[in-house]
Amino acid sequence: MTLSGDGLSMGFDGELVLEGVSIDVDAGEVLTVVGPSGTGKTTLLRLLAGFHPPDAGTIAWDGTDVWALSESERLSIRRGISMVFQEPSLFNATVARNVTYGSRIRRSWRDRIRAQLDGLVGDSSLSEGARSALEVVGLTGKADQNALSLSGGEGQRVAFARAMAVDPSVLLLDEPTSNLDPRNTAVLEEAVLRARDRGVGVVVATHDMHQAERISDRVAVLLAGELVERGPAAQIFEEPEDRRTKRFVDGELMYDVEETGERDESSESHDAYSTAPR
Ligand SMILES: Nc1ncnc2c1ncn2[C@@H]1O[C@H](COP(=O)(O)OP(=O)(O)OP(=O)(O)O)[C@@H](O)[C@H]1O
Repeated sequence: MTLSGDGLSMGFDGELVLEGVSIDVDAGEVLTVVGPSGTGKTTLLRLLAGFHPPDAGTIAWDGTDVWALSESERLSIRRGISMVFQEPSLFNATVARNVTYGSRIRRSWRDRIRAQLDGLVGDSSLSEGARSALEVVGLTGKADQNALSLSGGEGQRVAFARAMAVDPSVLLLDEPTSNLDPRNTAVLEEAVLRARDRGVGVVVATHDMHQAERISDRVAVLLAGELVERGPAAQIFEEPEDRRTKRFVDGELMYDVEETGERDESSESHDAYSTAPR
């Protein structure tokens, strides 16, 4: 399985947000898309998820252009892709129901009726996939608790479990740990690595280079809607080819930047950068 975007451009209200971005993720790897806030990471993930077509470029699943397919063919591809948003958007229901939600709506009517009947005779509605997803994020003990009563970090862990419970081939995570404490962050990062080890292709959008360094197999650096460099984690962190990558790795580029013509160490004007913390 390979999910790829080739030459992706996207704009809103006449403003170009992504320009000519090419990216791909394979089964069993973690690709992080790193870049400052507002640089187009969410937009890129939404295109990869197939929510809407790009203005230019193609999204392909194993080489097949998904927007050239019929709606039902595209839907069957989208079933293999799970996305976790920056805000977990949980329902006013138990953790168990939240985690099984995705699998329930993907089931056939016959299976849904059978599950309802199982529920009537007291069988737990937590499927094997949902149970194992909750176990991965360490929340099995909270299955019967209302999801809205959880802490922010636990809520993100439930959202992750819900995305994993449908057994996706690709998992897209948008800033999964922003605003989380170190313990919740560590649980989610471990869960990402376990998903990868189970053969899932994981794309993580993050502005946190330390996180990228901990979990990435490969890294794509997105600055001002342009993919300035991509490569194995060791290259990006130790021997970046692009000067902008080095500055971002070094924590100097915290905001979105507009800059041109790089790979040149001689023009060291810093005026174009914002170096203030977020
Ligand atoms: N539906 C939309 N309509 C109008 N503008 C949009 C839309 N979606 C994104 N944008 C704009 O595109 C730019 C990039 O946004 P995007 O959310 O992709 O960035 P990001 O890198 O994910 O940032 P953050 O990490 O802060 O979420 C922003 O200027 C945003 O306002």
